[in-house]
Amino acid sequence: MSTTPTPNPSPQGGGEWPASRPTIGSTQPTLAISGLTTVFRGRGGEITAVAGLDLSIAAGETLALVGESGSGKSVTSLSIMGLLPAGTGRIAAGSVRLTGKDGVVRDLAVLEGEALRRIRGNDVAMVFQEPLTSLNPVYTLGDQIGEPLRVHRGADRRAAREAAIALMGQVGIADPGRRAGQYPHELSGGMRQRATIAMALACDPTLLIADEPTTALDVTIQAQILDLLRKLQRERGMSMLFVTHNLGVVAEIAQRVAVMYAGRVVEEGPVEAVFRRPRHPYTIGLLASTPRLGTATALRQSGRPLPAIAGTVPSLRAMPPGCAFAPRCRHAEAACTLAPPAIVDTGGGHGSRCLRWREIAA
Ligand SMILES: Nc1ncnc2c1ncn2[C@@H]1O[C@H](COP(=O)(O)OP(=O)(O)OP(=O)(O)O)[C@@H](O)[C@H]1O
Repeated sequence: MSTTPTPNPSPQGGGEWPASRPTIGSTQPTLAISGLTTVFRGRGGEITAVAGLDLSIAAGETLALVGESGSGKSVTSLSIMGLLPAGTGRIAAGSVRLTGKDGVVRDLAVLEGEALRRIRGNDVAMVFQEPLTSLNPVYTLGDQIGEPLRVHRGADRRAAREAAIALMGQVGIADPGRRAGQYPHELSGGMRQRATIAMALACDPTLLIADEPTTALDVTIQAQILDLLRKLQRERGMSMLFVTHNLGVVAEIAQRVAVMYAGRVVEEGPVEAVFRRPRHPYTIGLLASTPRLGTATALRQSGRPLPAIAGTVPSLRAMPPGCAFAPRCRHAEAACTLAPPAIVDTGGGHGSRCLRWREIAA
């Protein structure tokens, strides 16, 4: 089944965003985020870490969320999962609509407590940068990987352990029967990340969120984990939100990419279109010193972060009144400093939050 977005009916662009993105075989996105606004309470009052975010991921599609450190990628993931730090972080507005395995659409932004726990680890699961975030040092891998099956499906201990061993085999852990009796510290970093992937997939989620899942690993292991995630995503037809700061990884894993800057998506579209014809000066800056798509593997293997752009990301406490990127943008003009621009359809399922996208494209 192909889920690649079909070209937008108005290839010249200029229309409202989100542009309609018909997909083949499915009319309902797995994830539809609308107007998500996440705030944190601090000593100086509230800061808005994610500001009115709209994103959607079709069934079987991988969307990469990319941006500099502090742009709001992880806060977006944690907002979807309902894992914001209690007491300080909260979703102030918007909806996070997830289509579950049962076909029912639920707004995770308003679910709490037991209702949210029934979805988390079952319909949506997450793999973190550091595997030890999700692995408990005092339980065996077999027990932990089988745990979601006991919680969500009522599997007994024996059945959960057998399923865990099968899952460990599927994620490429050799000798899974023996490994299932081992503890996290007995495995290498790469094997531990495979174990967390097995645990995340135990209940066959419709959406997997992978937040920098290869960043903490060394180069050859990174490539293996990326290959594994791509393979599992295709085999299972699940949707994936892949958070990364590495453009080379985007080219390898995702069909679409959303570029975040200061809590907002500034550009979104099919990976190839965004990389070949970027429509936002921030994306152009990110791509400027990045090897061409064909050498994406070289970039990933170099482990290089996003290339530097002159200037700094604005503080969330002192956001400029207009476009957040305007102070760093050589294309900025007076209009850019008045109000935050809306994201507009630039054609072909591609959107940009830049008033001057037509001139930049030309
Ligand atoms: N617990 C928290 N309390 C207060 N502010 C927070 C908290 N967590 C994140 N933030 C703020 O939210 C903003 C977005 O952070 P986030 O971690 O989502 O960025 P990121 O794009 O994932 O960066 P990185 O690539 O470094 O992980 C940052 O300014 C950060 O300081």
